[in-house]
Amino acid sequence: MDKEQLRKSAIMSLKNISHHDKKQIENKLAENLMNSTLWKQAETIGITMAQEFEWSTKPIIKEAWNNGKTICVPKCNPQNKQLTFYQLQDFNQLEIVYYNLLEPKPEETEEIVKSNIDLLVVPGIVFDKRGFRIGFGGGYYDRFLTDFSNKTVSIISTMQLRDHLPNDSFDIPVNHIITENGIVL
Ligand SMILES: Nc1nc2c(c(=O)[nH]1)N(C=O)[C@@H](CNc1ccc(C(=O)N[C@@H](CCC(=O)O)C(=O)O)cc1)CN2
Ligand SMILES: Nc1ncnc2c1ncn2[C@@H]1O[C@H](COP(=O)(O)OP(=O)(O)OP(=O)(O)O)[C@@H](O)[C@H]1O
Repeated sequence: MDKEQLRKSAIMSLKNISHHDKKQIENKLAENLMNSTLWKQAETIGITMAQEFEWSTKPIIKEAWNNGKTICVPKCNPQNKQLTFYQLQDFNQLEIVYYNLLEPKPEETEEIVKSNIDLLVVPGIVFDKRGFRIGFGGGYYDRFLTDFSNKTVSIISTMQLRDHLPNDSFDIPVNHIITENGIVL
């Protein structure tokens, strides 16, 4: 299958998970992330606001705030496909501008530069065991990761994990993968 087919079929499966199963998996994902040394060692964490069939990130963000960590979330620039991260201190600092994505309001938040993000939680639809990923196809994270030198992790269900995905020259794998069953990379 090519990337587009892999993306489509995985999105279908994710949309078909029952509310009950989704909650259960989300609880395990958050628990496994928070028990990891990756999490414990990170002061500043970059993470997206999950939408629809993505795994909820709100409990993770709240827990980070409770632990005194700094959370920053991305804003897309559709012209150049670049991401800029802003510190989120309250869910009221979010707005929907396009793509139906919740993004930070730049006039109410401070920019956090790339080198200050200790741990970047990278979203995606399908992954392989080497950490290669297929996202929504914007190439936003592929571009962002070209000069990102700190740690990256993706939090996914085992149903999103494949042995081997086709990868392009610009694809940059994530360093770590955490599933409901624990750390697999
Ligand atoms: N929750 C969440 N936020 C995220 C991401 C994500 O995967 N999840 N991203 C991960 O990278 C970035 C946004 N990624 C995007 C990737 C592709 C398109 C895109 O191709 N949009 C179509 C229009 C889609 C539509 O309106 O239906 C387009 O531009 O033609 C949009 C956003 C940043 N924020
Ligand atoms: N470093 C880069 N520089 C320029 N263009 C890039 C770069 N990385 C990816 N692209 C372009 O972005 C497009 C989308 O890439 P890809 O299908 O891998 O996105 P994705 O990983 O699914 O999306 P995302 O990173 O937004 O989650 C590709 O057509 C590719 O040409």
